[in-house]
Amino acid sequence: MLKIGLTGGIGSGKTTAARVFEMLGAPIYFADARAKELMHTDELLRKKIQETFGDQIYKAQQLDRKALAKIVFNDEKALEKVNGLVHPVVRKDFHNWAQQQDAPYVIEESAILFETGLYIDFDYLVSVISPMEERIARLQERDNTTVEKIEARMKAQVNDEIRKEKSDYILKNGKDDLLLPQIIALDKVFKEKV
Ligand SMILES: CC(C)(COP(=O)(O)OP(=O)(O)OC[C@H]1O[C@@H](n2cnc3c(N)ncnc32)[C@H](O)[C@@H]1O)[C@@H](O)C(=O)NCCC(=O)NCCS
Ligand SMILES: Nc1ncnc2c1ncn2[C@@H]1O[C@H](COP(=O)(O)OP(=O)(O)OP(=O)(O)O)[C@@H](O)[C@H]1O
Repeated sequence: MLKIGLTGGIGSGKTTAARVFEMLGAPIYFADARAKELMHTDELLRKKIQETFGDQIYKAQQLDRKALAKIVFNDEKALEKVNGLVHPVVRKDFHNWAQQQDAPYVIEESAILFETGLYIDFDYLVSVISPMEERIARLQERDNTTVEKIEARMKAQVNDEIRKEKSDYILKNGKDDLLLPQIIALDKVFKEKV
């Protein structure tokens, strides 16, 4: 079974692309979403996050995501710490999940593969690329957030030039591009490789 890493900068449309692969039958591991879950359900991880960022980072048993985002996207060292706690747990969880799948290929959708060296875990890497202005406009609409907050996250991610260099395949997701035919073609490529 092939393991595919599907990534893209914030707001590029990687979750949207992953949903299309899912419609074609590919099992998808949504790493951001699963990380959120594990930060609640994995007792040891939770304890380590509390030890590192203080007990108040969980309020009424819920992670204060806004507070944590404010810390980690404004302080590189803090981001490294949270990544160092969360990512090993997600890696293990992904491999357990992948073993249970029965399909020609599985996909991990994750915002950060190149930033953390995770890309070595995959047979092929796919990046979703969209124009910066469109990403910002989509995020402002989706999250009702500020350009400043979006840019703080972008700074924690590699730029599209590096993504293009390191990826095996690119999915273009600008307003004049059609994702569906690109994904149907890529699904065929992966199935032929098995
Ligand atoms: C800081 C947190 C609480 C903010 O939560 P929030 O609900 O606002 O964002 P969410 O998790 O949905 O992520 C939204 C987007 O932010 C960006 N982002 C999230 N984590 C990171 C990171 N570690 N590095 C760079 N960008 C990131 C991505 O583009 C992602 O798609 C959360 O992102 C977090 O815990 N991040 C660290 C753990 C992690 O790396 N998770 C994701 C990959 S496994
Ligand atoms: N081609 C497109 N045209 C218009 N809107 C789009 C397009 N692709 C994605 N969107 C919208 O843009 C927003 C961001 O897309 P999506 O959530 O898939 O991105 P993402 O890369 O997973 O973002 P994040 O890094 O925040 O998780 C969503 O509201 C989505 O519906």
